[in-house]
Amino acid sequence: MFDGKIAFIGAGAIAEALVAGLLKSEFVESEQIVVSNREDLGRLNHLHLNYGVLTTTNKELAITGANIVILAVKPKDLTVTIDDCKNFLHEEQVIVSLAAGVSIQTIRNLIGKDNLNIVRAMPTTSSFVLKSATALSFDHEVAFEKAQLVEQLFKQVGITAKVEEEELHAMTGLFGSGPAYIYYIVEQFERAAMSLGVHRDIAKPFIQQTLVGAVSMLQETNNSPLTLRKKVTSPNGTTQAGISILEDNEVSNSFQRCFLRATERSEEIEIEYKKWMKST
Ligand SMILES: NC(=O)C1=CN([C@@H]2O[C@H](COP(=O)(O)OP(=O)(O)OC[C@H]3O[C@@H](n4cnc5c(N)ncnc54)[C@H](OP(=O)(O)O)[C@@H]3O)[C@@H](O)[C@H]2O)C=CC1
Ligand SMILES: O=C(O)[C@@H]1CCC=N1
Repeated sequence: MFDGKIAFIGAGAIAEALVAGLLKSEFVESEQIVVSNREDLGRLNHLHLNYGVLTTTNKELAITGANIVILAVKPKDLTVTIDDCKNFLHEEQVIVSLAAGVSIQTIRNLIGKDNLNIVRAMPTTSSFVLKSATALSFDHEVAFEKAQLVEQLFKQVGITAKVEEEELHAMTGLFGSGPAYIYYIVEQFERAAMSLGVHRDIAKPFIQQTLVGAVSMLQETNNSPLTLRKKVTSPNGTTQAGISILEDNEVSNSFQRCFLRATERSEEIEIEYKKWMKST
């Protein structure tokens, strides 16, 4: 149990997932969380009604007294957001940026103060159900107890790994975006089930059980995914026939290109920011 205050700047998808997860885990109570955004009062109302958290569009109010400030805005909005927040940020706090691709150095430059505790985190929306896989990268200046606090916070909503900052690009492309790739596959199952005449009421639990069953097999047996796949695949059977279509269409390569492109996009955001910082 944490007895301080957490401020979220940004009230979107990832902020809600973290709020929900942190409350579910009982790491904090709702009155210890304040969520702030730019203008969408309907969104703040939704968060207040559903989670009981405090909400405001006033950044000074949100940040004052907060021990942890979580920057949960899109990379493109980070500059303006930090500009609005920087007067209220100080070395007693720990500042956690969730923004893909934006480096600690850039955040430090934008805030323009010394001795700040800046951390980058790349959680997933599965924080909502305490199943995030969160990559964390710490600035060398972060005080030991503040680093521990941030790690403890993200451990409440899933598993964590500390990585070097340059590794965050790949962690973002693979795992920050990861749930979306899985949902994409589920969408394909749903489309096929519908066109093949499987009733929606049956398809939905069967798709979910297929996923859960496969994940449990990976977790509970010591078998590799290849071994497990081979166990499903009878010679000249249905699975082999299906997989042959994926191979003919180079789906394996498409997946590799997808992960690489997502990773590159994170790298591009970093470069775009650095160029922009130099030009101002
Ligand atoms: N979604 C995900 O799965 C993950 C996202 N991230 C990162 O988290 C960040 C947020 O993503 P996500 O939640 O998906 O984005 P959303 O678009 O869902 O939410 C963005 C939020 O930022 C707010 N915002 C924008 N500008 C400002 C501002 N100047 N001051 C205060 N609030 C502002 C918006 O408020 P308003 O509506 O009022 O403009 C909105 O509440 C991104 O940087 C992303 O890279 C990291 C890991 C996973
Ligand atoms: O799509 C994005 O850029 C963010 C980062 C990881 C997940 N969502």
